[in-house]
Amino acid sequence: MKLAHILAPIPYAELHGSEAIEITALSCDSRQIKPGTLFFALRGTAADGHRFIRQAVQDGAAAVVLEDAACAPADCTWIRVTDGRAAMARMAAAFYGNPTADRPLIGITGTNGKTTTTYLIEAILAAAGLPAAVLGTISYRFGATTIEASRTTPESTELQAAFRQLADAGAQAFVMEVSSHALEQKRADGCHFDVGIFSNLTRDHLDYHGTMEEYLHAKQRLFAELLQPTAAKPSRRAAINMDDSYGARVADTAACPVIGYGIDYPGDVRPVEVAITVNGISGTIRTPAGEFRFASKLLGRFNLSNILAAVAAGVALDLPLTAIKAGIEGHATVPGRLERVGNTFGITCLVDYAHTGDALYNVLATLKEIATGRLITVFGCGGDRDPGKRPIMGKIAAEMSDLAIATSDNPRTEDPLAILAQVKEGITPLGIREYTPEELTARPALDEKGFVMLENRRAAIRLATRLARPGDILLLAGKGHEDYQIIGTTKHHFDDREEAAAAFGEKTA
Ligand SMILES: CC(=O)N[C@H]1[C@@H](OP(=O)(O)OP(=O)(O)OC[C@H]2O[C@@H](n3ccc(=O)[nH]c3=O)[C@H](O)[C@@H]2O)O[C@H](CO)[C@@H](O)[C@@H]1O[C@H](C)C(=O)N[C@@H](C)C(=O)N[C@H](CCC(=O)O)C(=O)O
Ligand SMILES: Nc1ncnc2c1ncn2[C@@H]1O[C@H](COP(=O)(O)OP(=O)(O)OP(=O)(O)O)[C@@H](O)[C@H]1O
Repeated sequence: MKLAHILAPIPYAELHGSEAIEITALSCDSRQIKPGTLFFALRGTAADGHRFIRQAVQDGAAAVVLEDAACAPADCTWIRVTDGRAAMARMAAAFYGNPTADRPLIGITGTNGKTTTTYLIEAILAAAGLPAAVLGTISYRFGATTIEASRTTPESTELQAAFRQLADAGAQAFVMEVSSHALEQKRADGCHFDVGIFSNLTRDHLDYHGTMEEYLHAKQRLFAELLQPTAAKPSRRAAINMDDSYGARVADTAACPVIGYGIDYPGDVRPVEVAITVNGISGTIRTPAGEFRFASKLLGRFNLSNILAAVAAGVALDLPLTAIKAGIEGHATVPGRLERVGNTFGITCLVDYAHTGDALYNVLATLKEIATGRLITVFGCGGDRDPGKRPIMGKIAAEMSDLAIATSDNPRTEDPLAILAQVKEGITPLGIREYTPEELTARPALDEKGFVMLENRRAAIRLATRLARPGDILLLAGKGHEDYQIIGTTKHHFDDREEAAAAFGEKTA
């Protein structure tokens, strides 16, 4: 493609050389240059890309985009811009044929619930006859095409290339998670959003953003800057969770009309009556386009919030309520997020990737709200990772469960028993009874609240399924959709879902 074509959408300050040269690839990394590449020299936190211009040109870069003309190469076409990252995002969109300009694009940002909400919206769009690609933490995928996710929201060149590939595979719409890092670094600036969703904001990523205000500010960019009406997309909408304490501040900055949603906030999209039980969520949702009844298999109050977000997005796109309802009711669970493992014993067995104290607390609090029987939790803490969280997770699991079984979760090069000893440090002060696996195997009817230490994860899952009774909830926490256990430096195949299914196969009563 001619450089002139890629340059057309951006206001640049200076061009030296020829616009007629052919560009065959884009990159901001001098280590990835092949002949014909347009190299973007970006200023980073660890390095300044301007230092690598000479190397990029030597390796065959056809042209360079830079901010500092003092670093311009003498023997190569260069373009000076005021903001390299913003320019790169727009030029990447042009290079890949602007895949989001003529297809609906829904972006969701927030600390929690992004992945789940993208899956719900995918189901709604499918029911409306718009097969959609989904881009986020798990993968970038459409039908049989799956691109491994390097990050939740990748660099703009990678993002636009993924859009192109997924559109060519047949995607008629896109649903994507938009991380705060991406918004700050303008990775999504070449995206033509139709709907932007704000789910919530809680303390996270402050190592990068510094303060909550800066973190909020990054999120606000999606609404204040990337949802401004354009000729291609004149009627953009924001869907904002007004239950969240930051919701109103995000709504205030939106450059387009806002649809407010909330469980408690009396907004445009809200439940008028709802039941949240161990079987799922059901009730009636009111929207500006009318009301509908629904029943979802998703569990817990936070998933009602995710459902409302997806409904608000459907309403923002003017989709029929029948499609919105069908999408929510037909939606399969998100891999590894409170994913059910079927069984014939009346036990609610759930696999969830909660592997931090906060996540474990949230999942257990949600499950306690809906539990009618006992709550049995299998959990562990990774080796070669923050040891500080081990006693914290032990305390949370033991305190909030009727029976907590501490086991291994990627011990890596550490001694699994030493990790368990640190987990136990958080449990011992609670004065909760410790059982041995043998004791529980011999007397499965033991009912007193307690905990067990059992290093072998397979044995821990087998013990838990054997002890669980009809009406109990069994949570297998930590791995979620991961299908491995890292012991030493070897990755062994291990999938909690497969293990639980096999264990139920052996259970007799
Ligand atoms: C913290 C962060 O987001 N950093 C991103 C940032 O890095 P940086 O500013 O430190 O870059 P740098 O290392 O200083 O280099 C500056 C420039 O010189 C280039 N360079 C560098 C060395 C060299 O030899 N040649 C060369 O050309 C680099 O490619 C870069 O363009 O710019 C780089 C290039 O665009 C990104 O690759 C890098 O993402 C890193 C890999 C990353 O891990 N980011 C994570 C934290 C992230 O984005 N996470 C979010 C959120 C996930 C969540 O919600 O949990 C995500 O969307 O995944
Ligand atoms: N709306 C919500 N509010 C609070 N917590 C939530 C919400 N939705 C999901 N969660 C919790 O966060 C976990 C992760 O959910 P999900 O993957 O949908 O979020 P995410 O924003 O994509 O996070 P990540 O990028 O870490 O995957 C869930 O297992 C659940 O415990």
